[in-house]
Amino acid sequence: MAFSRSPTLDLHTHGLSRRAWVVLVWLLSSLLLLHCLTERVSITPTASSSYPRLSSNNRTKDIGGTGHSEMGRFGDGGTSAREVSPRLQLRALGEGSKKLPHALIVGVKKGGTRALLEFLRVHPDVRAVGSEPHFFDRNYDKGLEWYR
Ligand SMILES: Nc1ncnc2c1ncn2[C@@H]1O[C@H](COP(=O)(O)OS(=O)(=O)O)[C@@H](OP(=O)(O)O)[C@H]1O
Repeated sequence: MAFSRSPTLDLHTHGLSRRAWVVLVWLLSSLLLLHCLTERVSITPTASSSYPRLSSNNRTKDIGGTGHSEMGRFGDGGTSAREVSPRLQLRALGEGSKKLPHALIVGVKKGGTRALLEFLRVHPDVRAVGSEPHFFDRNYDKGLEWYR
């Protein structure tokens, strides 16, 4: 007995496989989108991050009259400290969790330390200070509590 495929069945099978491809592509796209979204959420900084953002009290250091240094704080990633108000930063930290800097940039005047600081500031994990508090040359007697 000869076996011949009916054209109607062929069309039906073709339609089904086409639909299956569409569903598969849609499913994969959704998974990819979900993956991208969860990646994005996982790199968003949280209030419980182990490193603090800068408070308004933490500023660039200037040592003595002959040289100076810039202070950088290596933090929790994400949004730059410049984009978040000091009040919100403190709230995220919880008052009293201010820490000393993790790094200082030391250099003579006109040595290009500001440029180095600005380059480092671009990195999302770096919290960098703004203006200079002159802790070591003018405010040293105020102590570390003031410096934090
Ligand atoms: N990569 C590079 N090459 C050459 N020169 C550079 C570089 N980066 C910064 N600069 C120059 O350094 C000067 C600023 O240095 P500082 O940031 O240490 O200045 S300051 O002491 O805080 O005022 C400042 O010089 P002046 O413009 O003469 O003030 C900058 O132009």
